[in-house]
Amino acid sequence: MFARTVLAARCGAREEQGPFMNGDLVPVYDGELVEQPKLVRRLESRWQRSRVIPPAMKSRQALKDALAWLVRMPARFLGAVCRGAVVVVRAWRRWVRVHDYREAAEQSEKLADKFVEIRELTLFRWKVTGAVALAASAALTAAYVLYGGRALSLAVGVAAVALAVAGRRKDGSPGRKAVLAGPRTLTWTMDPQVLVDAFRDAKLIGKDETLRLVERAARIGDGWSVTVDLPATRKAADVIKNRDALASALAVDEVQLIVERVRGRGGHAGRVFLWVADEDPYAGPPLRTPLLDVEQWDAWRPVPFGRDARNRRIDLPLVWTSLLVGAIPRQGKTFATRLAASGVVLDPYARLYVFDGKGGKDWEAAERIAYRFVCGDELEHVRTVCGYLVEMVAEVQSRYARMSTLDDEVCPESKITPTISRDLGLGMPITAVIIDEVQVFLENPTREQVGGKKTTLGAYIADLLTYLVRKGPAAGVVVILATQRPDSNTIPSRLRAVLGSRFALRVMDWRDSNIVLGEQMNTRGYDASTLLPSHKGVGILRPDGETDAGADLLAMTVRTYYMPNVDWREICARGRALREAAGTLAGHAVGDVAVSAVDSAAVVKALGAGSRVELPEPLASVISYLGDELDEREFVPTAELVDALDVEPTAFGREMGELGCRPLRQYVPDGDSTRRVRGYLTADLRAAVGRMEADEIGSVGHER
Ligand SMILES: Nc1ncnc2c1ncn2[C@@H]1O[C@H](COP(=O)(O)OP(=O)(O)OP(=O)(O)O)[C@@H](O)[C@H]1O
Repeated sequence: MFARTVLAARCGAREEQGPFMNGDLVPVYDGELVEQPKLVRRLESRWQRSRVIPPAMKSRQALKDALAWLVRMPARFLGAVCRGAVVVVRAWRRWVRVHDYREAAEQSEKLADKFVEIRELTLFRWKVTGAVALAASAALTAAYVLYGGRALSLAVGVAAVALAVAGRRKDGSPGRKAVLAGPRTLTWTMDPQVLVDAFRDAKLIGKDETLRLVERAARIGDGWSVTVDLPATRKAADVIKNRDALASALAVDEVQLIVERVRGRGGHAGRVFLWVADEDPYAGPPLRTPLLDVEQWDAWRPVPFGRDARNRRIDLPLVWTSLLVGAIPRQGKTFATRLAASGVVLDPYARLYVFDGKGGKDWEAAERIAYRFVCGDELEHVRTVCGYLVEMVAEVQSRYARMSTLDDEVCPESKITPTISRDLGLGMPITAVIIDEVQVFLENPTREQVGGKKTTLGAYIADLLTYLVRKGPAAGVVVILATQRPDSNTIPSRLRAVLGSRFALRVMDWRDSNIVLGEQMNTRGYDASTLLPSHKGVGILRPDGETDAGADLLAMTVRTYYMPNVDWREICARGRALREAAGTLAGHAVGDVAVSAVDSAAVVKALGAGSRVELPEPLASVISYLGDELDEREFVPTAELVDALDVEPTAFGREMGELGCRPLRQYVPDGDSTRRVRGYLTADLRAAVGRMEADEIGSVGHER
């Protein structure tokens, strides 16, 4: 059946070798018989011998490739034409919408001014487009009439080739940019240009500005970090403020992006440290408090409070300061407050006043170690708390009086020292006044007569607490307040202004966040209302002093350690055992609940000194003019004060400056727009009053 048969190996390369060429029978591996027609063999041999054909084309693979290229050619051509069409349409769209001009106007914030010009240019370009389209159609019709269908085919062919050239696959061709695959989250670690683009997209630097890489992207903990210098005059504080925009530009959740200003040596106002966590740094199993592993603690040491996003331990200093914890319910407020308290619980020389306005089980375990303990929200509880606070104010006065009699070696500066606080003979232990759900006590409306003046029980408690927060720290008294209603009516500004450390877990809105963290903190990038509900125990800490994350850090997001009831009970039991061993268990813990006799007139006098302080002019007039608005408004223009008080502007400004009130410029509403005017922040005015009150109370305390 076969004229001639060849046993050919399946492998083409072997067929080309000697014995196969002369038509001998050669065994192959699977013994398949294949006929090789004469004509093919002859063509093949001519092809191989030809001198015209380049050697590269003589291999079978090259032939196959060429054939494949020819087969794919129409599809590739069509693809290139389509891409070319997209490129051309895009370019035309940019042109007709005057895109470049519009962008330049937006960049220089003159879009509104240039709007008419842009609109006219757009219209003109639409007209040009219409005219060109009409001319082209007319030309094509004329060509068709004169030369028939071939002219049209030629025109279509030329257009297709032109489009295919525009849309050919080549790096850098218009309309397409080489993009790295995968999330942008990581591309910036490989290509700093991506980071620069992200800063530009987030409007943190201008279109023509760039970043200077101080340190290349490096792996730190479970994330990537980079340090960059912003262009001159750009501020790191603005990057912190607009962290959300940068997170969006980098395509990461904002909880994953940590932005810090690099300060001190090697840092400056335009140097930014960025750290992008691989995943949500606040997810994962709760963290156990390290205090469970210690037998005893020194209340003077900052207490382990939690970890920041980079897993750095954050310790909270308590002595010399006070703490306000605020959050909506069920976010971990009580847990955080108990963490702060546990440092004091584990110090046998420290004393605890625990007042729980919620009346639940949360603080039950503290009853067995507390010197004073109240749990409940009835009137009797509020009265008892008030009584104990009066006792505490008297105690602070007495401590100042006693410290002034101590010799300089023991008490060098009328301030408590670790030695004084542990000397049982002196009786001045570190005392933590812890009040959970403090609003229960502060909002009590029961009418009271205090020092001949009509007031409410709540307002009296606020006065007592303000005194303790202001005067207590130097005498070893630490006030820790927790509230689920951090609004200005609940915690009066005079009390808030003096609370040193703040911790805000999730709150309802930025106003509540500012009430806990301090005025304008949201504009600096710290807003506790943006925390996630699932992040229980995560809050923004504004410490009153140094932390491991840095002395200059204004605030930081911290995930507090998790200390459930069982651990809290264990810590309290340990605290009791320590006190029993040291002989310091006293007060409520041993059944002594009687309030010590105090000179209430002296207490009232000390408190009254603050509210009756005579303010110097012109501050006194400003305060009296503002009245309640002092707490309600944020800013008051100088012109308004000058008008209302009928004073000479230059002298007014100078005298206010001497009292520590410096004016600044702020935008105020003016009809439908805003206007930038000089004026005073009411926070500065309140602070000035606070300073004067503190000086006055201080002098009363010392007189005693
Ligand atoms: N650090 C933490 N880690 C994980 N979960 C926590 C943490 N802190 C608190 N939680 C969870 O949050 C829940 C609420 O905590 P907590 O009782 O402290 O809230 P709260 O704000 O005091 O609520 P309320 O205002 O109702 O008293 C706890 O039961 C606990 O499961």
